[in-house]
Amino acid sequence: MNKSEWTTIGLAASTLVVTSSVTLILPFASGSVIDYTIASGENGGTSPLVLASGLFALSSLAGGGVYLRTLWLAKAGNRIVARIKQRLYSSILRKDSSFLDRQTTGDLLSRLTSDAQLLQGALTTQAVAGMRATVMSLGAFGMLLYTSPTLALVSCATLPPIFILTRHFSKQLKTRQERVQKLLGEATSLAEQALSHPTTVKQSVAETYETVRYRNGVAAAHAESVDTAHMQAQLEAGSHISANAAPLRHGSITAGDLTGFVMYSLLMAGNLSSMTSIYGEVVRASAASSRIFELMDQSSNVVSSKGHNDYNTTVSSTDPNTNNPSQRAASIEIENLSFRYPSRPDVPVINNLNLTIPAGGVLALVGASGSGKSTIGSLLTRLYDTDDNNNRNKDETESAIRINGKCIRDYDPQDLRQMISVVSQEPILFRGSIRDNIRYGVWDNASEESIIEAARQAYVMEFVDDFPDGLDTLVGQTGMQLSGGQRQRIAIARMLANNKASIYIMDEATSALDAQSEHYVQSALQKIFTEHSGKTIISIAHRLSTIRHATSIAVLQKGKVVQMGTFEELSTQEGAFYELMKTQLL
Ligand SMILES: Nc1ncnc2c1ncn2[C@@H]1O[C@H](COP(=O)(O)OP(=O)(O)OP(=O)(O)O)[C@@H](O)[C@H]1O
Repeated sequence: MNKSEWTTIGLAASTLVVTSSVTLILPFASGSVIDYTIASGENGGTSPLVLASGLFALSSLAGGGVYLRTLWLAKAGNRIVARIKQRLYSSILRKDSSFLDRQTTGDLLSRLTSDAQLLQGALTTQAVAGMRATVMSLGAFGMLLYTSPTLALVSCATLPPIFILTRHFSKQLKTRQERVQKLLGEATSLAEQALSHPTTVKQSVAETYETVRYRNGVAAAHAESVDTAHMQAQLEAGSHISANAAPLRHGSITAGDLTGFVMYSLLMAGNLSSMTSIYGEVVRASAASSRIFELMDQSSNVVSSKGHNDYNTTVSSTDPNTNNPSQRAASIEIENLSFRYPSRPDVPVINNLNLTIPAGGVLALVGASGSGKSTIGSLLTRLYDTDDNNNRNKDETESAIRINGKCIRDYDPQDLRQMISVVSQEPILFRGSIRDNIRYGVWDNASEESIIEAARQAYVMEFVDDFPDGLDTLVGQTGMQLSGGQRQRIAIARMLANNKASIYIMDEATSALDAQSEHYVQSALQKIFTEHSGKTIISIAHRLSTIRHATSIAVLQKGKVVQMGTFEELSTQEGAFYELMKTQLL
């Protein structure tokens, strides 16, 4: 990931030649000044005036070097981290739903922000400091050898304790830092949850409860962080004491050399001790990077039979079924389908289900809450593959979902999802204009006319015309707040704008819409049912008015189709549909 930055990093490293040389000359120059003074300028040393002028010129050069090194390393480090963040974000978005079900948004966000931040610190500030400290320690040691080889070798005795200390602490430091990051993720998760639903928090008068929960989460993370800092402080203090023991030794050398020697010893000690501190930071960053790369390296389970997974697929495909899907109405066959969510492997959600929808058919899927209606939509779009479930019973027969006679596993996941347009139960609007939300996912092939036409058919224009900015009105968290019915109509328009789709799945809102919205949503749905003959429609229906317009109705009970027929047939027979009508639909 940092290959393209090697030149910049190399250039930054090269500046150390200048900056470190200047710093390393200082003690030598001081020694010369002392010898010059003791000898009253007769036998040795260099005139302080000459030295001062020379050093000033060199310091200016070194200043330039410091400037360039800091700048170049910061640029390279920031670019690397930006790349890591972008890759991580992309890989999170492409993860399987079964994987994402097990993650908290806060933890994922924390990896994307605070973990990445730690890594950024290591790759920028710490990288500069580390390079400098290494060169300076080596340089100072070289100068020590030059000044007094015997004393220099005695000074080396300080190194083993530093290495032992570092080894002792680094592993524990990494484990603890991983814990800190995990706890921070949990705290972020709590905050994310409450901040995403401020209205519910307020109406439940849960501000104090949420504050205390968050405070406890943060306190736990901070307590662990202080423990980590304590450990790092012990490491730094230990190495500082060891390193500074060097100047205590002395031998028979001139006063000037002794001063130089002591200064080089201090220089080496200071740099060795700062290397330990940098090392501590790098260990903390390495804990953060483990969390980042662990997430990035996890591969996706939803793999198409073409052999590449979700992450690598491109939108284009040579498959005639997927290249021009809208030209064909799609038939759907579901055979012996059984499914349990990977997060709840003991609970069968779909139970040996069979269902056939002819191309262009309109099927209303009805059933009690939790009977598995929405799950069918998730399986059709391959958010989950049935094999995700390791606890499948041996006696369960091979299941298949086929679209146009072809198993959905043989479609590329992205091609498949483009063939199926979904309106979910709780439509989500993203930050942006209403227009952006209608063409979400079909940016390349949605013309202005098709957007307006979709908005018109979904009765979006009825309320948008009252907004001063029309379709350009901003919505989402900070934009115009829309009603449930208005959001639903935008979601329906989004579905209609996708001209590649040959299947529509509409998960009807269970929550009550106001009378006007209800009227418009129903009118839009009716129009879709009757006018969109090119599409196969699955309507997960909760309202009688929607069900009436379907060509057939499937009644689901505990993940099984228990009744199937037209509205006329089912409403006159005793059975599950009749019961459902009595208890829920009417
Ligand atoms: N991501 C998930 N992980 C684990 N279990 C889930 C998941 N989504 C749904 N379930 C469970 O699967 C069962 C069927 O849920 P599903 O959403 O398909 O029902 P539904 O018929 O659409 O209900 P409703 O009419 O209330 O929307 C429920 O018991 C639900 O708790």
